[in-house]
Amino acid sequence: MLILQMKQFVQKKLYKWSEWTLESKQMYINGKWVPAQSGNIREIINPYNREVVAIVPEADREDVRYAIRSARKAFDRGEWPHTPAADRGKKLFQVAERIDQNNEELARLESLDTGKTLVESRADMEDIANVFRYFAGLADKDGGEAVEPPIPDAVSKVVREPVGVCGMITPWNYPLLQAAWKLAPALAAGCTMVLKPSEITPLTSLKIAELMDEVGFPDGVVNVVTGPGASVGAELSESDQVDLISFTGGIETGKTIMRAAANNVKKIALELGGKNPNVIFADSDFETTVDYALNAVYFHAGQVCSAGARLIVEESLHDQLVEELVKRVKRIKLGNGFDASTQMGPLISEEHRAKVEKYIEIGKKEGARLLIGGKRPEGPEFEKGFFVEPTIFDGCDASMRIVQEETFGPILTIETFRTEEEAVCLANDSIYGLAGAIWTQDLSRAERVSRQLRMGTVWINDFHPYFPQAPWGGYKQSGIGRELGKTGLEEYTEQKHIFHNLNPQPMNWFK
Ligand SMILES: NC(=O)c1ccc[n+]([C@@H]2O[C@H](COP(=O)([O-])OP(=O)(O)OC[C@H]3O[C@@H](n4cnc5c(N)ncnc54)[C@H](O)[C@@H]3O)[C@@H](O)[C@H]2O)c1
Ligand SMILES: C[N+](C)(C)CC=O
Repeated sequence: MLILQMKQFVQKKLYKWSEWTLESKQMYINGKWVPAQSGNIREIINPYNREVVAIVPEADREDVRYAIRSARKAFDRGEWPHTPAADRGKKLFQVAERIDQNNEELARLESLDTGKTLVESRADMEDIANVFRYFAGLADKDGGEAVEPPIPDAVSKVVREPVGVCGMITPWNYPLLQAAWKLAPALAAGCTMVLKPSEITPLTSLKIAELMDEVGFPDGVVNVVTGPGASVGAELSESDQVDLISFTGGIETGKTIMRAAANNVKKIALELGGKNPNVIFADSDFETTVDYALNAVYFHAGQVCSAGARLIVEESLHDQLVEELVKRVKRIKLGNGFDASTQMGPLISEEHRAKVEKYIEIGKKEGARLLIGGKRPEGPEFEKGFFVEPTIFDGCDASMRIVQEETFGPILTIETFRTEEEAVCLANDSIYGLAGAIWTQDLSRAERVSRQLRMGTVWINDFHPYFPQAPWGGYKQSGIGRELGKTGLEEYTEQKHIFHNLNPQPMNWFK
């Protein structure tokens, strides 16, 4: 990505997309819109056609330190942590309203930034508003808990308090949604924060800062700093002024952040990758299963942490299922996310496409049978975008890298099983444990297998649903902690036990 020097960084109109005019934004620190102190900027491009859609500040460690100091001051000396929880909830309801009112603009920004279809982005914005509403409602529901002390004349209670200054680092595939999963509970809990969106998709994070600014949070409570992981993200993870780091992204970055966080024993929440099994028994409803198997893996061009990239099918159903999948994959329409007929957009970047293509080569070398796809689509419409065709590899086994590693692209691998036990073994044979699905009409088998799968979410006869009321997160190397649900709020709190002696008397221990 091109980084330009521009000492006098000013807001300027840059780009028109279907009569949609974008203005480039500065970043949001201590309640003000500011450029990077260095004056550095970055061009943000549309992965469909490589056009520059915005210019944003390219922050460095100095800018983050300023943001952290602002968040620290707002936490240590500001009113937000002590604002009644019900009032914090009201503010979050107002943010949800603003998101609803700006749904279309936010969705368009997200699609411009990521290449995902507008339909997907609109759905994301609805989800995001609901996340704010959920945590708004939850903000004042935990008034603490009375504990029965084993000591006479005393009362004992356990209360929750905000954890402090939170560093939030988010990925490019669901830029605003992943930010919302952190911002909403952290605000509900009374924390202050510095959000660092992915450097290649910062637009909706900047837009939500604008909406929050309109709603009016005290200066320094919410800060959004745009810049690269190696400096801005690293500073957040290393800083001894940050109490918690909440990260969503790749496993290797997660390990780096974990090591950096050890510096001051900060709390960490990690939402990492997945290589998610989609287990299909022969008694499943064929039509629904095929339909969902495609959506599971090719939604957002496979750039989903919970993508159903490992199809594990009962041997007796294999041929029929594979034939139907190939037939339908041929019909998937690739293109511009802004076209209503587009079903799959481009990958996020040249670099990421190269990674996905490398995996296709690895799959071929490993001896997997390439049934369809495996290359770039042809035609003038696809010349500039980072497209790869939806791809299916059959004849796969657990020893292959394309089965074990997260390709984060439109690649489906197919393995077969004969027994329920074998299906469970294959599904669990992964360093990851984020999510997975089982398809069967045998209800007792569905219940049994769902309990044997070592992953944070198991879908039975479905794929992909997630919503604010249920926790989200991974077993094994898919992460630490949970977002959403009640646990998603608790992550941003510390528990405190307060013991009150109602009848203090001399103890005379050292008399
Ligand atoms: N579990 C989940 O809920 C979930 C959700 C979405 C995405 N993901 C995962 O995210 C990954 C894709 O996203 P990505 O490519 O943006 O991931 P990534 O790890 O490359 O980057 C994620 C974020 O970390 C920052 N970063 C990079 N290096 C850093 C460093 N040294 N210190 C601090 N921050 C640093 C990046 O700038 C970015 O903001 C996939 O593995 C996907 O599975 C997981
Ligand atoms: C968590 N989720 C499914 C919204 C996005 C994963 O990439």
